[in-house]
Amino acid sequence: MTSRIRGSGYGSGVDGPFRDILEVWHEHRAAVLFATTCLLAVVWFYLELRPRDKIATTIPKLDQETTSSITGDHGRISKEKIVLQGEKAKDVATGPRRIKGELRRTDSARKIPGSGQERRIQILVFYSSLTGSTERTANDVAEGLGASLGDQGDGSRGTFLRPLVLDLAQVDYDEYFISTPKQTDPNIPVDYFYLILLPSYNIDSINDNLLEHLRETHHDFRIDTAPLSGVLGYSVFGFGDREGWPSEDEGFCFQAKEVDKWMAKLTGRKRAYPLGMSDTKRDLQERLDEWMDGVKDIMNLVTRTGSLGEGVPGSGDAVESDDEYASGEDDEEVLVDESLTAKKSKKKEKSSNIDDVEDLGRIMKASQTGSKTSGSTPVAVDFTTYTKSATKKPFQPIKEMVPKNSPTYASLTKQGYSIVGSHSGVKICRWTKSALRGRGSCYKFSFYGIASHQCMETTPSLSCSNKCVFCWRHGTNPVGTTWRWVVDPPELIFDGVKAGHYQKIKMLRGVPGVRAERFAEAMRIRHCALSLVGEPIFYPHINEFLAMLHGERISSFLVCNAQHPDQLAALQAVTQLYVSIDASNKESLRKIDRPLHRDFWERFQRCLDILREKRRKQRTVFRLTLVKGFNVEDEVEGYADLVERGLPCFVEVKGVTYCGTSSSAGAGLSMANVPFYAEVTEFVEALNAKLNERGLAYGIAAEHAHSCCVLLASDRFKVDGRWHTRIDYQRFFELLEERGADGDWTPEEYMGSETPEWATWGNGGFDPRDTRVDRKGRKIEV
Ligand SMILES: Cc1cc2nc3c(=O)[nH]c(=O)nc-3n(C[C@H](O)[C@H](O)[C@H](O)COP(=O)(O)O)c2cc1C
Ligand code: SF4
Repeated sequence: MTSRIRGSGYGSGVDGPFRDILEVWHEHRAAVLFATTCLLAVVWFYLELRPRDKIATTIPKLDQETTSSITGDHGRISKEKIVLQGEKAKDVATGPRRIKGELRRTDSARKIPGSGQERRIQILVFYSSLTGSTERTANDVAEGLGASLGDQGDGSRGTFLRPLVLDLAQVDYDEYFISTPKQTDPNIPVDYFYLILLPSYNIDSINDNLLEHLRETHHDFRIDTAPLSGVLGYSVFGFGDREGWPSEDEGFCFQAKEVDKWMAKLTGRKRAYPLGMSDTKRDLQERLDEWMDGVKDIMNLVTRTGSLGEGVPGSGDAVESDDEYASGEDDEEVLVDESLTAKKSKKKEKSSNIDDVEDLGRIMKASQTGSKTSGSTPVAVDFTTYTKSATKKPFQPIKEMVPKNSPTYASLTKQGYSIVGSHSGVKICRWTKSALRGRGSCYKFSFYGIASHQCMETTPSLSCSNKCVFCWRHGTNPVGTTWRWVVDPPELIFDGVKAGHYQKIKMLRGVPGVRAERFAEAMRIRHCALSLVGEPIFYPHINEFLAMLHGERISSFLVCNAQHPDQLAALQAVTQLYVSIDASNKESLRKIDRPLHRDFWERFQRCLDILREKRRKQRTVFRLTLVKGFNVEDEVEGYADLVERGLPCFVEVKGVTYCGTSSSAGAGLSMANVPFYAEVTEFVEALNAKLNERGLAYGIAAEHAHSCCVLLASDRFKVDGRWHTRIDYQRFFELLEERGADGDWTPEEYMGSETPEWATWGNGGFDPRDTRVDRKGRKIEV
């Protein structure tokens, strides 16, 4: 072996110690190579498999000179010379641009309330751009934010570092999208706020890389699922072109939507403000201003409170008074602390026995096999019969209807109500949330043009004189035949319900799918549905309350239960006046409404007569809620009698929606009592035929199949053979101002535009501009 080395190979011509080394090497080279390979493999495995978020990128400190050059030009990172400590100047104009330096510091750092620590906020404005327009906008956004947030107006200047603009084509994703940027000065911690401005491209672009990176990061088992949860918050704004991509389904702003979704996951749902979307050819400035205003509000909130504000608990699964879905229709991604939600829903299950919509099948089965309670319909208790003992009672101070420490208060707030004063409430209905997400408004939009995200649902009286079987109050609300509680002033209620409503809207800010445009619109209440639990005309100052609504140009729909004729007669103008017609005859009404008044049928009929008179001056509506087995079968003739008596402008017919509450179950109600839409339409057709037989000029005007609701209208609202069920709200307020709250005018005087084609009978009633989804958030083809 040695001679072979010597003769020909490595050792030839070499002498001395070097030759010995070569010989040793030759003899053991296999072993050495094996050992080296193993070592390299170990190093490789270590580098590859250790958690990537721990791969800290060391950020060298910059000289003061460098710092200012970075933040000049509104913080734009560009071709400046960066001087690293102890290094010579390097030109970083070529290659990916990275922030490698300390962020500019102002002298007046402040403590964020609650944190107890001096903190700064660094807004990072990321953008991508192929043709340059988004880049310009990103610079404008940074400049605008820098100018307005630099001065908080309360001496707190300095909380915000000047915003930085970062090109997504240049930044290192690992530095910003695997973990939050590293802190440069441990003494003054910085919170990062990400704004991402993104045009959409249906061709290959840098956006695809970003999306791929976000997706991979989320799915990478080595990385925490929410590695960006350290950011203060984020918001995305999209740029698109409706000429080429008319709707979201067709790709309008699709990449901004995607980025928004992934960022929610990576940040642990820190969507601070809803996704904004603009059509660069039509409404860019308007949408951008709206979004910027929202972002600035959030920043101000952060400086005031140190947090992004409240999340959605308590506002999400609200239901409308006459549409009591116990719905949880969010898709997988919601801005709620899951642990809280889980606890909450467990508690909810335990305490109120509310069944989820997902459990409808189970309820259905239970109801079919016959539950203990089914069939038992408790007889109404007439408290007016038992007045004797009341006279014997010693004097008692007047009580509050819903005191703060009462179980009723606890129960109502748990159901998502905000209690205002001692007897009023406000709640966000599910349609408000749906409209905010572009998933459709309630039937009142289809029929009357009310946008659900601008609608406030409230009542100035949580008390009622009925105990309807389909009421979702879970038997907790106070009942009574007369007002016997402390009366809150109307100003207190008006201010309180508005504040409560806006607060709940704000809590929906981070809900996935909420559109910045609609969110901004929602911050102006345009309509008030006085149809929550209770009886609004029970409140002694209802007219003053209405005047306040109208004074702020908020239209009013008031629903009463036809049990308070005196109050109904004294009621001043509302935009649309409803009575609930829950049955067509006395026995049926007793069973379904379980009224407290002994003379409930007489009261009911008097209310119809009052409505007949009022129809000359204002829009009147009968609202029928169909409950199979209670008020549908063989009652068409009876309802026709009532319509003939009251001659309402409109008849809204709606199938009951089962809420699975213990009170409704106790009343013998089950899923079997919920009519199918086909049954509702069959009923409406029969009623319409009956009315026409009697020579009453009504027709089926519109429908909203989505909520099982159909509208019959008087021919007064038909112009040239076309239905005009919508309302001219502007004209309504003018009439009020011109002629006063008791003034004489006719419903025709504020009749609005033609009912849109899609809302008319036979067309389903779903606004084609919205996206219809099922309860899991999956798209439904209309
Ligand atoms: C090739 C191309 C593809 C586009 N694809 C979409 C698209 O799928 N959806 C959309 O809403 N807009 C689309 N747009 C419109 C751009 O997003 C929009 O014009 C944007 O403002 C361009 O921004 P920029 O100038 O910063 O690159 C596209 C534009 C181009 C030129
Ligand atoms: S009218 Fe208002 S409160 Fe009623 S369902 Fe529609 S949006 Fe909700």
